[in-house]
Amino acid sequence: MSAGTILTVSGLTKSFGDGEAETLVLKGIDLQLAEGEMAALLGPSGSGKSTLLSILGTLMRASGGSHEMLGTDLMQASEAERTEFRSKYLGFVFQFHHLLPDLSAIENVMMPAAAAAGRETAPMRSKAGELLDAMGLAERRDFRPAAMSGGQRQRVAVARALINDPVLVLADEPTGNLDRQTADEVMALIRSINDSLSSSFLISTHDAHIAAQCPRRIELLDGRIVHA
Ligand SMILES: Nc1ncnc2c1ncn2[C@@H]1O[C@H](COP(=O)(O)OP(=O)(O)OP(=O)(O)O)[C@@H](O)[C@H]1O
Repeated sequence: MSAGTILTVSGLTKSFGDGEAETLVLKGIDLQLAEGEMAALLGPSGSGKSTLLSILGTLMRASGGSHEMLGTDLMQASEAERTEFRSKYLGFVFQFHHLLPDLSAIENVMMPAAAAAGRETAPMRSKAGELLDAMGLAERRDFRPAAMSGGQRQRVAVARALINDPVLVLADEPTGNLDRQTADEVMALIRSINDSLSSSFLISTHDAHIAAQCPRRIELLDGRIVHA
């Protein structure tokens, strides 16, 4: 695992609203992430974690500062370039799994790859199967989300985030909807996947116990990084 820098943001700001209603939510974020790194983004409710993840995920544009990843200036990039960048290099896991209810586990995992290629292929299916195996779900490949537990669904969502070999996976409270034991199991699987792949993970949480399972902890307080 090389320690090359994949992401650099500096002086990053984000405000919502105009004029008197303008609120500055991110107040100048300086941050670098390295290849293969697993970091928790920790902070109280309202500190700006989801806003920062949305910006790093190119789902939202920053108001100011610089945002560069893999040599691409994402502040200057067009919407089309940002969309292409997102599907090539980024993976997402959310608090609620967002799996498609009519698709089986393996079809859900394949979905981002099939959508990008315009069709399903045999290598995609076998890779999706391997990811489900790695997430301890070999026996659940053909189950639909409704037939799985919350922890199993979230593990399918992690496998889905990895199908396109993302350089960076952004996970917004991925265990926020799970009980402590199930959350620990999902975190342990993310840890082991992170050890075996070169993908980096940035995982937001307001739970110090979850953050303690990540080798690096980045703390956000009121729109500023207070520890990185
Ligand atoms: N679209 C928006 N318009 C206006 N204000 C917003 C918008 N999105 C977020 N905010 C404000 O930005 C601040 C940070 O919100 P954000 O969701 O990033 O925090 P968070 O740390 O992820 O919180 P939580 O842990 O509760 O999810 C909050 O005060 C929120 O009200």
